[in-house]
Amino acid sequence: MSIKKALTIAGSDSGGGAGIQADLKTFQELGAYGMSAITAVTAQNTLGVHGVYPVSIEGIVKQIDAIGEDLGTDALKTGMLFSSEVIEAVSERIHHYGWQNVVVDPVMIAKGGAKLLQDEAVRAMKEKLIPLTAVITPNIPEAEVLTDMKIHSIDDRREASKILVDMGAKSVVIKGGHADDKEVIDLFYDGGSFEELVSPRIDTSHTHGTGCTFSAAITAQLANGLSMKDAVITAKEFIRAAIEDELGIGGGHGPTNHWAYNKRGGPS
Ligand SMILES: Nc1ncnc2c1ncn2[C@@H]1O[C@H](COP(=O)(O)OP(=O)(O)O)[C@@H](O)[C@H]1O
Ligand SMILES: Cc1ncc(COP(=O)(O)O)c(N)n1
Repeated sequence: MSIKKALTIAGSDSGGGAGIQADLKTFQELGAYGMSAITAVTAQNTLGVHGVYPVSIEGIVKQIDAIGEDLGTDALKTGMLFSSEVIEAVSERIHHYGWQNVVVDPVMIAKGGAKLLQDEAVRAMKEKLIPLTAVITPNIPEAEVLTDMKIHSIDDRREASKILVDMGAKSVVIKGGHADDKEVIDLFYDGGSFEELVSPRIDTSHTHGTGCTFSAAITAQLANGLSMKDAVITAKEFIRAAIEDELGIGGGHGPTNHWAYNKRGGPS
């Protein structure tokens, strides 16, 4: 058996619910060998982000090169990148190694309101990273910033998806967690057709790290050789189970349950 490898280039969440920690837990649960390049250390728990400590560009590039020159990877995701300098360096390394299965979660703001991407970095994301992207997974506020349009309806999301594909992303999922529909609709667009992935809206405040977990599940399944559509479908099932079986830890926005999908027996 050849083990499939997945890399996350993202921030560390000391509370373990989001960032690198959520990504590695998800990779493990979906059977991919997890590796990481940490872009920033956050002092964070379910109550919020209490400090952000960026890693130097040299430190980030060295981590990526340590992986690129030895282990390689079958898929990778990016999470918190923080600044335009980080985005430029990470994009350059992805291009250098010719990595294809690139999942971009354009993390901008933590659920508690802390900024995880500087405003000036949006341009670098559009110009340098999005053209390398196999799938980009913005939530609605992130899609609004990237496309410079307001998103109210599903039709608006369709229009925004097309704009993101025109920027160079091969496919897009605009996630529906922030909408006020009764159901949560994640809209998938592969540049040709749209697919609405619909699930019941779970009434909970324990959604810390949902976006990280969702994009990490896509990454693991791309590493495992699934098609983009099938990888996105697994991710939707994985995050639904993880939110439904809440852990109930911490005093604020709690983490999701990364064991839940496999405890239920995996794919439905
Ligand atoms: N209340 C909820 N009930 C069910 N699924 C949810 C809920 N909130 C978020 N999700 C799912 O979690 C993932 C992340 O959604 P979203 O909250 O939009 O992104 P982010 O975590 O990046 O802000 C999506 O796949 C979405 O379907
Ligand atoms: C280090 C880090 N990365 C990302 C997020 C976003 O989390 P969410 O998935 O809840 O939007 C976070 N809170 N911390």
